[in-house]
Amino acid sequence: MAILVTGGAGYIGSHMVWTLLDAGEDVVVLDRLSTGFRWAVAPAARFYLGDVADAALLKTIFIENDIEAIIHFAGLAVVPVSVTDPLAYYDNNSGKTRALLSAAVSAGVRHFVFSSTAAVYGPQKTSEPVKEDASLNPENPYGQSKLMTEFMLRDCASAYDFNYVALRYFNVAGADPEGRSGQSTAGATHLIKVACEAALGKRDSVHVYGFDYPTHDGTGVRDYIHVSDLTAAHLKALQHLRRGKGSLVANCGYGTGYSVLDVLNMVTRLHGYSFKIHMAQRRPGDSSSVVADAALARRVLEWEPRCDSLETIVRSALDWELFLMNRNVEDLHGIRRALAAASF
Ligand SMILES: NC(=O)c1ccc[n+]([C@@H]2O[C@H](COP(=O)([O-])OP(=O)(O)OC[C@H]3O[C@@H](n4cnc5c(N)ncnc54)[C@H](O)[C@@H]3O)[C@@H](O)[C@H]2O)c1
Ligand SMILES: O=c1ccn([C@@H]2O[C@H](COP(=O)(O)OP(=O)(O)O[C@H]3O[C@H](CO)[C@H](O)[C@H](O)[C@H]3O)[C@@H](O)[C@H]2O)c(=O)[nH]1
Repeated sequence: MAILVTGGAGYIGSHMVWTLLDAGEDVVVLDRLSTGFRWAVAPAARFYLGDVADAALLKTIFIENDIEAIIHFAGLAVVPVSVTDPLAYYDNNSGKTRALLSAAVSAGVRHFVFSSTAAVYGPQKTSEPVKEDASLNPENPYGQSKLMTEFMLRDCASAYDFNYVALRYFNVAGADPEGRSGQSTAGATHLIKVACEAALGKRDSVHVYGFDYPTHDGTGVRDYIHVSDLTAAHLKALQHLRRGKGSLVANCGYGTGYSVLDVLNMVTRLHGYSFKIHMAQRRPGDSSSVVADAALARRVLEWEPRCDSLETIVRSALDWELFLMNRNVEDLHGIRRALAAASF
């Protein structure tokens, strides 16, 4: 049986495809290539170009492949854009996921793993790491659009022969330690990617959005998680569902917060060159501090992170950025083919 990975040409999805293939799984990818890249999909995965809400295409995928589970990454993920264009987020992250769920339930697909987010929590009363039972009060339409999907999943699990794991990711960064994938998004907005691009001279400078937050140095604090640890958690989630252990909502983070300045200092220290920094106004929709309590995932999924240091994350992100700078896409195709021949 095969695993359908939606958004498998994107940053996290492309790493997931490698993790599944490494584990001996049969993988099918569905992606419309709005932010992802065809070359980012490991050659051993079967690729379908299209939208997750395309009922006819989904029917074809379910007929041509024996889909056991769906890991759903396809979505939009930029907090400030969700504030200026909320309907795009409710459409793609909530409405289109509803269409995918409808097709999955009709086709009898029983397992579903979903990319949720720490943005479902919103501001908390304490600065403690946030647990899954904390109040849910998203500060931006992005978090709200993901929370709506969590509600759909909960209701589907109680109505149909269907179960799910929703993983609430904190800030995902870094690249595959074997160099097979990394974050390649054009015009990226995520801090570690932006800082690595600046360090390598691809950008002039980095803006620090907000320097008056109630944090140790006034800049926003986040819990950065390495993408490979995150995809390992998804594999554990899949095994959890296969063993019939029921639906679950769990945080994925390390429980350690780093400020924007901590991140910029790490990038400078590892790369050896500094870059210009501009102190700027707060970004709309941003929280002051978001740090995970991930005890549940560790206990229930038996998830054991292996890359949990900011240095490891930034080093791998810098390595990938250097790789992208020194190669063109045609080279990447060739490297993919060579890797595929060596690995399978
Ligand atoms: N990056 C993070 O820090 C983070 C944190 C929490 C949650 N997430 C969630 O994880 C998922 C993946 O994020 P990412 O950082 O890899 O983003 P990404 O933009 O790199 O990947 C998303 C992929 O989905 C595809 N896609 C989008 N809408 C689609 C649709 N309607 N049909 C088919 N394909 C579609 C895009 O082409 C892209 O390849 C998203 O759902 C995001 O909300 C990301
Ligand atoms: O150029 C930049 C980019 C970001 N930041 C700051 O760096 C921190 C992290 O911002 P990112 O844009 O890297 O990530 P977000 O925290 O906005 O959002 C990410 O993490 C969230 C959970 O915390 C969600 O999961 C979401 O999907 C994902 O994009 C924030 O304080 C932001 O203001 C800057 O100062 N300058």
